[in-house]
Amino acid sequence: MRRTALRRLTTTPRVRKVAVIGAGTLGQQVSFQAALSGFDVALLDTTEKRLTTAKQAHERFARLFVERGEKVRAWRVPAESSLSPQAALQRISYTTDVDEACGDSDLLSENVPEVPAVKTTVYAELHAAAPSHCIFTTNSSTLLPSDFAAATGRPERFLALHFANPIFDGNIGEVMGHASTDEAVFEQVVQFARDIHMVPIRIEKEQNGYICNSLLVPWLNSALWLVTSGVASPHDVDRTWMITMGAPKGPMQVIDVIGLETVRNVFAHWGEVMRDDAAGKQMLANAAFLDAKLEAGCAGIKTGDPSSDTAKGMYDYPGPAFMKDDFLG
Ligand SMILES: NC(=O)c1ccc[n+]([C@@H]2O[C@H](COP(=O)([O-])OP(=O)(O)OC[C@H]3O[C@@H](n4cnc5c(N)ncnc54)[C@H](O)[C@@H]3O)[C@@H](O)[C@H]2O)c1
Repeated sequence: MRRTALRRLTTTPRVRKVAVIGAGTLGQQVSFQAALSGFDVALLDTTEKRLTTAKQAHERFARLFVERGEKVRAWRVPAESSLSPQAALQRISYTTDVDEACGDSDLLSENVPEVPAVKTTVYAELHAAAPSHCIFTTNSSTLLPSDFAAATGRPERFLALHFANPIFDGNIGEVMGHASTDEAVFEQVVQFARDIHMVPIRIEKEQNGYICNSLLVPWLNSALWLVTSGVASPHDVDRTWMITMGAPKGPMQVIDVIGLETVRNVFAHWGEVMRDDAAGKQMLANAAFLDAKLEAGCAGIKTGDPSSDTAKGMYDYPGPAFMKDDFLG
């Protein structure tokens, strides 16, 4: 077994070109971080508008790097590796063409919505376009690689590399395979995580939500349920958590950072799966609440910057209540 894995490792090309599939909240960050770390990156989405938004996000990340790079975990690296945000911007290409994005890629990071049917369809397209050696990774928050292994057409080269948001500060890379993932491919993705300045976290057996979201999702579900069931206001839920735990953020702020649509997708899917359990019922109620918020134009802070964003979410931006001096009393 070990010998097979090593033999395969020697026939696996080094990762040079990375394709990032989906240019939303996470795809924007993963593509920038990979380019900053020296990889050539192609970013794929379905419309030019989405790609333009992603390009603007990349330019903002490059400015942030200059303004506060020293304080950001994934950017605070030894001087000799001198990361250049301007060089990173040059290394990213933007496309709506799946062949152009994947044709010469060695590794791809899938960042499309947390909806199983969407991911399944995307994998078939990607498999047709990508070379056979290309490693497929998913950044799914809560779904299992084994659920999509067949759809990728290359189960042994498919696994999860999951990031936290924002990946620059919360720089972990949770690496999780499924029963047929090649051991050498797993190790190659652990190394890739290191190469893009993430701290690799090995998930030893398949788990919906890895470590990070196994903790985060029930917390968000309980917190939002207090709001949707009328127990307390979003501000008071956050204040209670922040004051009692000494935490920098409350759960409603975290929902705005993740984006309401992604949180809604997680609750809608797992609410259906767990509909007979108390937690599942809460998830379905929370998903319906978030649907109404989304319909009212509250998507959360897509820029990741609460001081400059003009969005609405669980809070109104700019100048959200939690940034005011009297928020914690
Ligand atoms: N938001 C977070 O905090 C977070 C954190 C970690 C992981 N994730 C996971 O990352 C994935 C993406 O989440 P997100 O929050 O970035 O979502 P998002 O809605 O912000 O972005 C998804 C993007 O995928 C694009 N897309 C849809 N179909 C596509 C296709 N066929 N080809 C190319 N692009 C396509 C959409 O146009 C959109 O731009 C999900 O699986 C989510 O669970 C999210």
